[in-house]
Amino acid sequence: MFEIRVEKTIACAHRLFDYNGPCEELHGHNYRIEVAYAGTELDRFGMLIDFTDVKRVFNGVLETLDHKYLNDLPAFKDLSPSAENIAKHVYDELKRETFERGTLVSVSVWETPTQVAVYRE
Ligand SMILES: Nc1nc2c(c(=O)[nH]1)N=C([C@H](O)[C@H](O)COP(=O)(O)OP(=O)(O)OP(=O)(O)O)CN2
Ligand SMILES: [Zn+2]
Repeated sequence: MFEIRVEKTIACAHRLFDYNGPCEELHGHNYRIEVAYAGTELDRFGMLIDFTDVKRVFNGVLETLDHKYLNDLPAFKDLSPSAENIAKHVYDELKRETFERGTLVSVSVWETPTQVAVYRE
């Protein structure tokens, strides 16, 4: 089995809903977000999926979040923008695009260098 991963860092502001702590206040993170795809077959170039193609799709999704106040976005209108919910949102958006080889495995969202949430199905 082969697995490829692409990551990118974006800056977002958010507030957690009904959270009993300082994170209920407006604050921001430089989120490091990683997507992973896996599969058993490679193409004639020896690639599972060309990183360029993954980045096109991944960057397109992350552009909708970068430098945004997440709570203002429709996806987080009634959903607290925790790292877990951000990971699921990115996963759901990426699922819309499929590749000839390689299936979506997971999306990981680091809020800080030591705290990460992972969504997979
Ligand atoms: N499971 C989760 N727990 C928390 C999330 C989350 O998304 N998933 N998010 C937060 C807050 O967004 C918060 O900004 C981060 O909290 P915290 O780690 O407490 O931040 P600090 O930098 O203040 O922590 P210190 O390590 O004490 O400096 C909270 N929890
Ligand atoms: Zn936060």
